[in-house]
Amino acid sequence: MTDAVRTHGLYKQYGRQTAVAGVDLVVPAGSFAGLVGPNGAGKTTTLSMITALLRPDGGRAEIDGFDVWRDPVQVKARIGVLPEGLRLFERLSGRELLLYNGRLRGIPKADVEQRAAELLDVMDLTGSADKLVVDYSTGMRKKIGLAAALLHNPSVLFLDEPFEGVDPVSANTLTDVLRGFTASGSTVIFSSHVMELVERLCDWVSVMSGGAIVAQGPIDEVRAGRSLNQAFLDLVGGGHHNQAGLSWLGARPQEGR
Ligand SMILES: Nc1ncnc2c1ncn2[C@@H]1O[C@H](COP(=O)(O)OP(=O)(O)OP(=O)(O)O)[C@@H](O)[C@H]1O
Repeated sequence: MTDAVRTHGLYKQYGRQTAVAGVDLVVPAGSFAGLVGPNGAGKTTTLSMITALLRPDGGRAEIDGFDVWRDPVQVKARIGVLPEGLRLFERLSGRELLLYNGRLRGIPKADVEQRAAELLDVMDLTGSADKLVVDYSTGMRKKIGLAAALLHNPSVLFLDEPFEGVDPVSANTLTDVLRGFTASGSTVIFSSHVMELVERLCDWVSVMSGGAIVAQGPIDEVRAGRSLNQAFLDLVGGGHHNQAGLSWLGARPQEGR
């Protein structure tokens, strides 16, 4: 079967800083995949290049076998994206935002209206559907962003920290929606720092460090009998912080002095 995502030597340089140093990311179709790595590992830069938001300096990326930069129309029809620091049309209501997105995607009006109503209901946003997005909370913005990313029924969904700011009840709902989505053969790729979440949700994981993939595969293979957190620390060389500094932190002057 064609992989949902495959990159070949993806590369990006900012001035003298190499952000992504030849990434070969593979995500099989139907996976619930996690992309993990320390701060600055290159996850956001990689996802931006795969979703055609940022042009790579080298290498290429394919979605469902279509080259992202040679076949952008095919690719954009197949992907849904919930990016980091999502910008929304603030002066639209949640419902208007979905209807507008659906029309931009060329979905017939009646279908958009039905899908929007169902998504608002599932995301528990029906009561806030006519409120302006500018007045939404952080979690509500995540949920309406996710609804907008799902509206055209993409085959591959990219999510950057999708559960950040989302309450536990809504997180369960989102999880169910995403599980149903992958069960029908679609693919979810999300970046997260929360290992417990990745361990619970994902069947595939790619670990990045220093702009490169240091491990990837079925999650049980990458864990190799360890917790994902331990595997992560072993792979990225964490846990050896310098205890010599910060001796002043927490120290209080003696009373009466
Ligand atoms: N627009 C930019 N200009 C200059 N350097 C950048 C830019 N974007 C990212 N970088 C650098 O590229 C490297 C990778 O950044 P990136 O945001 O992709 O990492 P990340 O894995 O998503 O990190 P985090 O987990 O902290 O979000 C970092 O060293 C960062 O400083």
